[in-house]
Amino acid sequence: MTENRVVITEFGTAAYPDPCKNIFSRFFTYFRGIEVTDNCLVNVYPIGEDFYAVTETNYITKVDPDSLETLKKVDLCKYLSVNGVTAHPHTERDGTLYNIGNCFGKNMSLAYNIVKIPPVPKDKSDPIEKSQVLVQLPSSERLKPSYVHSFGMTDNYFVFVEQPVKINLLKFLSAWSFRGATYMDCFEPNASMGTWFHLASKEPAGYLSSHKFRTSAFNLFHHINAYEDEGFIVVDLCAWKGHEFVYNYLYLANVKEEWEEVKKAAARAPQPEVRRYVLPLDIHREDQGKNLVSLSYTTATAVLHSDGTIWLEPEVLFSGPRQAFEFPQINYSKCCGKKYSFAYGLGLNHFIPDRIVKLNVQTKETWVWQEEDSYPSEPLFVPSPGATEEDDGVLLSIVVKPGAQRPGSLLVLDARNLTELARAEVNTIIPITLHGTYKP
Ligand SMILES: CCCCCCCCCCCCCCCC(=O)OC/C=C(C)/C=C/C=C(C)/C=C/C1=C(C)CCCC1(C)C
Ligand SMILES: [Fe+2]
Repeated sequence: MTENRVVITEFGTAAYPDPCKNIFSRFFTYFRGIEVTDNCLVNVYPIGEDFYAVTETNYITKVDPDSLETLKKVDLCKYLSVNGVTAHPHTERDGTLYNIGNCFGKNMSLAYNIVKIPPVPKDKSDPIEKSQVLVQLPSSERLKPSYVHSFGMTDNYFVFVEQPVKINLLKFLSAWSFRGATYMDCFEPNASMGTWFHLASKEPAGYLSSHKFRTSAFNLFHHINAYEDEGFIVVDLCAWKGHEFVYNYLYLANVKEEWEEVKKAAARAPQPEVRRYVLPLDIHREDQGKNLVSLSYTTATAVLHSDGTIWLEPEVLFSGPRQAFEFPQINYSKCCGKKYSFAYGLGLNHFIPDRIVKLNVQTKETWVWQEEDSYPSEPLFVPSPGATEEDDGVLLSIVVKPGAQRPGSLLVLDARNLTELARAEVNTIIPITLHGTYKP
């Protein structure tokens, strides 16, 4: 506001150069370092006893959960070799937190680093100071890491899906910030690689380099859950078919159009599907050409090829024309990394969030909450105190109802059948939200 211009480049918006600087001083400002955004609009999660609002860069913002005051900006690069981490970490019961991020190393070496932040130490010092890189996973392409938005975690393994949406590092380092390019301008599809699944063990931590899982191209933002069962790793996720980047369809212009235009644009975009992939852990050369998946309850397959790769075909758990089940949530404290039944998600109709959906991932049964002219957001599952059933709890969702007298509300649904239990309305517009956390 003071500068009267956009000063920091955001995901799809380029900063305006400082008009007071000539081309030479702009050049030197650039080489002093790219100013990376700290715009923490994507998620809020706890690290130890603190709460952080985050985006996907190296900057995370510590906030006071009571007053919502900004407490400090933390630069993860001071503690870890990463250029950013996802807004979707995993947390164990004891508070240990894991995340994954791109690492542009020395000599242009590229990797994905899985990082670990331990629980609060006995001396109550900041656990971030004790963070470490646990495992390094290689990139399928030199100079082009894939965009990573989330990852899977079972009791003993990490699952990383390397998608065909690539970040062109040369573009990133040369064009970005200097010539008015945005993060979005640095993405490009890889039309030939398909999608690669990587596994890493937790304890001892290590990359399982001989397990080369491949499947056809899809975009991936959100894992739903992953678990181990009878020597297999089951991975449930929200896929968008094809290698073209889904974010290309999320420009403001796409939603400003008439509904018929919105539908036409969505028809061209990658199509959504909830999928189950099954990764065998035990692989023997003599099983070449056979389906290695012997789990009784899934049609997902994994076939070993002569080059040592394992080709995966998924089981579809949910699909509908331009109807996405996205922003998935589960009963995390009970089911993360475990065999489970229920996923809750935001229903996107041609990219417009208009429903909350519950999906039984075992039977494929669905339940829906929907209200006219209402736009809900990610449904957070909060278990009932002392609950024993997986779906005994409530779903919390922020609902935007434009034009209503009270256009914003917090909706509370019974997670068993998606009936409304309560809503708290406010007299102001709340922008639609991406992700969040329930703090008791
Ligand atoms: C309730 C909203 C409904 C909207 C409907 C949209 C449909 C969505 C369909 C797909 C699901 C996608 C969900 C993802 C949403 C989300 O979280 O988006 C926000 C993400 C942001 C703002 C990410 C910012 C990331 C940045 C700035 C990363 C920067 C970097 C790189 C790109 C390369 C490596 C370096 C660095 C600096 C980390
Ligand atoms: Fe996300």
